[in-house]
Amino acid sequence: MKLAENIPGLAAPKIRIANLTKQFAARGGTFTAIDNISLDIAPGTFFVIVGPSGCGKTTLLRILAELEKPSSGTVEVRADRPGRPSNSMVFQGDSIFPWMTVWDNAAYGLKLRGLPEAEVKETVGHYLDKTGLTKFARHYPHQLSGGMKQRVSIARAFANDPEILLMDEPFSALDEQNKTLLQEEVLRIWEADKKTVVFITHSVDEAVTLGDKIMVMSAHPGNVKAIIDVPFARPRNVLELRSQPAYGEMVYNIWGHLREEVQRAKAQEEART
Ligand SMILES: Nc1ncnc2c1ncn2[C@@H]1O[C@H](COP(=O)(O)OP(=O)(O)OP(=O)(O)O)[C@@H](O)[C@H]1O
Repeated sequence: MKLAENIPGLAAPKIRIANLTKQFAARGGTFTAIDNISLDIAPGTFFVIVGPSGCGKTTLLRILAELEKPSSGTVEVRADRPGRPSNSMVFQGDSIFPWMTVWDNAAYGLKLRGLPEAEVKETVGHYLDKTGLTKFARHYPHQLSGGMKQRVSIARAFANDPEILLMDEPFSALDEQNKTLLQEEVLRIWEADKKTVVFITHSVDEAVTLGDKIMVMSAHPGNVKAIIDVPFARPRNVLELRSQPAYGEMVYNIWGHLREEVQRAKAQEEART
């Protein structure tokens, strides 16, 4: 995927989605999961997507990851440095190789690209340190808790140094304490290298805590209901941020956009059953 010609004088977006529609074959016809979305995401944005269940969030992310093809329209990611992977993805639950150590999991993408051993060592060492995994470098996934496995996944994704980072509900299976710790860690790592991130969550709190921009999607067929700027300064401290009245107002505001769509999705589901 290459981004179209830059328009002189305008900052080029990192991601450009134009008239994107995705349909799946369904009994007796087609099912429209994404309906004509157009959207630019600026470089270095932490872009969060929230929306009711089934509105097409994962489908959109899978198209960005080149795991699905659009039915029509285009998705372009601007490549800034040749040789880097276009994207890395972090999923909910286990997405690391069970037969590899923590170190080998984190080093996987770099080794695949044939980077010099010293560079692999330095990069992997850096991200294992940032995710608190240095002591566990020789452990295997079965020896780790769920939170630690997600840390490995995050270390691997950042170490891989992709053009964009795609995260699909990476913390949803974790308990509240682990979730907060990992949100803080991701913020710390992200604030240091400001990679463009597209992050899906069901949690409005998580969206406001992490995001620069929050896109609320409409219920099926998936479209853009609203895009909201999150004005909080960085670096952010998760607990401090959540104690501010402005934070509560923001969460309330996002819920205002989301509530109707969640109700619509629920009605659609009930009509189907
Ligand atoms: N491969 C597929 N074939 C047919 N339908 C699909 C396929 N993948 C997704 N869908 C449908 O497209 C719609 C959007 O799915 P998607 O997983 O993108 O939603 P979502 O917003 O991520 O949902 P959730 O929040 O529940 O994870 C759903 O109705 C789903 O059943």
